Amino acid sequence: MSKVAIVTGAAQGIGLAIAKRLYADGFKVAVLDYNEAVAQKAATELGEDAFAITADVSNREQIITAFDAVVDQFGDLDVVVNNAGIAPTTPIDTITPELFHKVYDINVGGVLWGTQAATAIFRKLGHGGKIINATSQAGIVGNPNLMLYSSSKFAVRGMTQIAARDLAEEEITVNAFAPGIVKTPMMMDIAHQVGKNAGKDDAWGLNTFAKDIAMKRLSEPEDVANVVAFLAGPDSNYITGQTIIVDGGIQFH
Ligand SMILES: NC(=O)C1=CN([C@@H]2O[C@H](COP(=O)(O)OP(=O)(O)OC[C@H]3O[C@@H](n4cnc5c(N)ncnc54)[C@H](O)[C@@H]3O)[C@@H](O)[C@H]2O)C=CC1
Ligand SMILES: CC(=O)C(C)=O
Repeated sequence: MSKVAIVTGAAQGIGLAIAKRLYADGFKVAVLDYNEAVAQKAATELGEDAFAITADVSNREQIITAFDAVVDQFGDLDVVVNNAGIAPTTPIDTITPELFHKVYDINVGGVLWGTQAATAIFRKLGHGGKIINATSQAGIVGNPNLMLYSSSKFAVRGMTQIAARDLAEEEITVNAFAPGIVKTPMMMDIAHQVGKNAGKDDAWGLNTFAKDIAMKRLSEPEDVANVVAFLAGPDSNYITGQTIIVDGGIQFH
């Protein structure tokens, strides 16, 4: 029988690449996003064993309802990829309480509620499962201009370790992936903002991050999806609490 995966933030970028890869690997896939129209388009492109579900990962009730709807639709749940996130550029003196709460509610709250909802369902279904969280190379070493984002991704790494310890005896593994500089709308927006803040262009902004990549190329979303496919599949069954860095050689830990 096909396994079932939920991928959050799957309407575009890395999440879409993950959804496509898991679908190709034989999963039934729920494309969860708060952008309803784009999520719907993505699910339709995937095929008949995919469906779009609209929810904001920072809203606990919406996530519980959405995950339950996936089980109603597909009859099971095996893998949850907590991928959705936002990355505003935040020089320290520009940070407001509103922005602080927004970034932490989505990037940290989204992982927390996704972990909680997944765990409750795995228990109800009477089996284990895999929870896979999106952190970043910016969650390994602090990145300039990204106070809120980078620190929130440190938190995701911590939460991954804690949940792994707390859930191991229930055969639930919890791991994370840490991409580098990936060609997605998020990264292009950061490049634009960083360039603009310095009075330079987008290419300059991108290069402030890309110059440190040992492999000398930007990441495709599929580079990340390959690693998530490993974490979602049986070959990673004896791994938990780990963050796999997939950044072409930026951080060495
Ligand atoms: N692009 C990059 O270079 C890197 C990205 N990452 C992480 O990978 C993940 C995906 O990033 P990208 O694909 O680049 O971003 P993106 O901005 O291109 O796509 C993010 C998707 O998440 C959705 N989303 C955002 N907030 C949401 C919410 N509250 N509820 C539901 N859906 C929401 C958006 O609608 C969008 O479809 C993020 O967690 C990001 O922090 C990590 C390292 C590098
Ligand atoms: C967006 C991101 O995660 C970076 C720059 O590492």
